[in-house]
Amino acid sequence: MHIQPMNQPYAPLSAALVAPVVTGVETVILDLPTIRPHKLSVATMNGQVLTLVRVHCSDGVTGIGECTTIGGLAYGGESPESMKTNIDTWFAPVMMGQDATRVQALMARIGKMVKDNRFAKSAVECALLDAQGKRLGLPVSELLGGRRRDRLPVAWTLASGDTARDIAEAERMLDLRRHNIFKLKIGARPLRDDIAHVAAIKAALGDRAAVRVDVNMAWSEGEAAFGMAALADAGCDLVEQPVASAAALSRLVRRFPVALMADESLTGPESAFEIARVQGADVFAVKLEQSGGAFNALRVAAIADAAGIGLYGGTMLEGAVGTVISAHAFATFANLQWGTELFGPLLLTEDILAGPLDYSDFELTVPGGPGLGLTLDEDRVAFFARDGIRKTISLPGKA
Ligand SMILES: O=C(O)C[C@H]1C=CC(=O)O1
Ligand SMILES: [Mn+2]
Repeated sequence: MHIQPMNQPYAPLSAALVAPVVTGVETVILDLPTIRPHKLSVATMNGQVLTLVRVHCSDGVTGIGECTTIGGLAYGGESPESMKTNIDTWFAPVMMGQDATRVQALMARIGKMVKDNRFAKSAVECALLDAQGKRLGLPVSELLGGRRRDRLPVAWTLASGDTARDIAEAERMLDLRRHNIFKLKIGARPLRDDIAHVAAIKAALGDRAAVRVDVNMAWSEGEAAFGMAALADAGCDLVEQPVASAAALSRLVRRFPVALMADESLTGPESAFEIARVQGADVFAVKLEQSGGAFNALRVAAIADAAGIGLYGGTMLEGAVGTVISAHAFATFANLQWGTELFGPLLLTEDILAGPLDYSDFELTVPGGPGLGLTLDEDRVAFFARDGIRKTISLPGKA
């Protein structure tokens, strides 16, 4: 039995045995312009809003995370402002004082108190993983089971709304050797106009590039049947979420010589299991935010692998932080047959990192440093913060 001497405080446990705890959770909203209007069937984006999360820990380590939406509330149930409010008001109290090294346990604790809010959860989990990686000196990909690849193919989305401009943009990307896979956003215009648009772009690019489309659920099932046949004829190799319902997807799959990918229907392991159960898609667009975080994204990937469904690394048009946690997760996937679309930071006119990401030879390099392997440029974060110093001074943009 341990007897404490009289009049002496209890001896503290050795520092190594005391787990660091969460001491603070900070959020900030950043407003960043896009290089051009980005036109989807659900919204036209002229800028992107990043909700940045910092988790401070008692060992002096701070982790960063990020969540974004597309077109405010146009894509789903969370907005940048709701994510900030919910993290500040409901996540932070649940996290304070908790062991920061037990990321999955802490996320389970949050899950008991916070239903839904997958995007916000993914940002908080990212910050915890970044902190834990920094603490252990390991890249996040190693915490997620181990990296299988250092470089990821990256598609680019052509979404200016204008065929000639999209062709010119694709040619420039090919010349730069930045992208040779192009995803076209369609569904806003009459179906035949969209098909003509895709066919013209594929004809211009030929075998130099893969051309895919994302309809963002805009078509009826009948339109999708007509559209998929015509897109296959035009040389398109992948059709993403042409219709809203998973049941309709499962009726369309394998009827046409073009692969069908689920995106909006995929909201984490449960929906992944359901789609896999009915073999309702050829490919899953795995997104960390849609999945509710990196661990859930790995579960979605495991379900796809078990069901023989192909994998694609999707994006919610995140900035650098959200893009890089996704890159760490996708780097661990056993299969990534369709590459990724982790181009989000390239759609923004501004960087918020101290050093740029490496996009070269049609691929993105997954950073190799501890945690996410990123350092924020705090001056730029302060500048672009919604209530930040941008209102009073001007800062040169990136070249
Ligand atoms: O896939 C989506 O629906 C959203 C996103 C991904 C790329 C892009 O341009 O928009
Ligand atoms: Mn999509």
